[in-house]
Amino acid sequence: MEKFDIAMGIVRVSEAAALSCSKLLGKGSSEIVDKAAVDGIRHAFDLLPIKGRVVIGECELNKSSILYIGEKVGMWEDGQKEFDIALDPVDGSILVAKGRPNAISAIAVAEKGKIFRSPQIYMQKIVVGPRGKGAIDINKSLKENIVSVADKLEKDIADITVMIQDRPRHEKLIKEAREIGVRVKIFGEGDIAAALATVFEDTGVDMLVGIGGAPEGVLAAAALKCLDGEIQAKLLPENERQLAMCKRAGIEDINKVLTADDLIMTDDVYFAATAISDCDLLKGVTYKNDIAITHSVVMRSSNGVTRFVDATHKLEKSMIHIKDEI
Ligand SMILES: O=P(O)(O)OC[C@H]1O[C@](O)(COP(=O)(O)O)[C@@H](O)[C@@H]1O
Repeated sequence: MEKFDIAMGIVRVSEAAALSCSKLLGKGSSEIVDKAAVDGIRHAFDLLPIKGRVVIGECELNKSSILYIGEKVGMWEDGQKEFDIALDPVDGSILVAKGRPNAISAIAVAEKGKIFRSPQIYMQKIVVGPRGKGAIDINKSLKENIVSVADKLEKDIADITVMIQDRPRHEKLIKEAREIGVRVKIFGEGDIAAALATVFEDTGVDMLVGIGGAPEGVLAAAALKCLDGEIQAKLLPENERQLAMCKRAGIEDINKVLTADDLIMTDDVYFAATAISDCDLLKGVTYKNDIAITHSVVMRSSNGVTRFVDATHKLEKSMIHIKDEI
């Protein structure tokens, strides 16, 4: 056990990010949503007795206004050990700006050196929950994967629900999924929330397939590791510069299939997420008179504990600045 409860500490960070930008729902600016969430995270970290360094953040540049890769977060007290911090203050800032569902804030924490320093490029992903584990192979066709997952879950193919992001690059995949006969849940943004949905049976989501951000894949891997789901992924560099970024991150063979163990290199990782707008797993932030209500999930792989945290925040006492205008 660390000096303080890391799980409860990081849930305060994801709550702060979600709360800070929650009043900007539907107000049109994704940039201001992002900035408000980053400010919320900074504030929460300033109060946490942790020695953290951002390894997945908002930007690779060293700018003081953002959570850049390499930035120190937390109180940095003497004698503490250092932790890697992976953050996505808002996965789906456009969703928040447009008032749409599926936006969450997410954070993962592990001992220094244990979180994959993912370049900010695309990644091909296939994700299933614990019951589907062992049934996927990223090198096989969508049909082969669906048949195998349906078999493992003892479900009819027509009852399998697959999440695919609404992107032109996925047109063929969506067409193929429809031809196979599965239910296709097409989401606009936010593939961390989509990956998270696969691990909780109550969501009705069985698989996530497609291409999304690599950093989001690492954050999803932390949750999958905690809950015994499975991710298989491949980095997709689009040019020489991105190829060099992969090499710097230690990936020599670009066709290497990355698993949760490659992305999170420890059996002790923490993950927390708070919904900003409603998603499959969690309800978004709501307001009632003088309180705000947040819904989060927080988990740790080493002890196998997952907690759902519903918090009410008395607005007059909240130290978080909730931005409410553009
Ligand atoms: O929008 P693109 O370029 O297709 O990238 C896909 C990525 O964008 C997102 O939908 C949203 O990401 P941000 O809101 O953090 O920008 C991710 O969940 C996904 O991995």
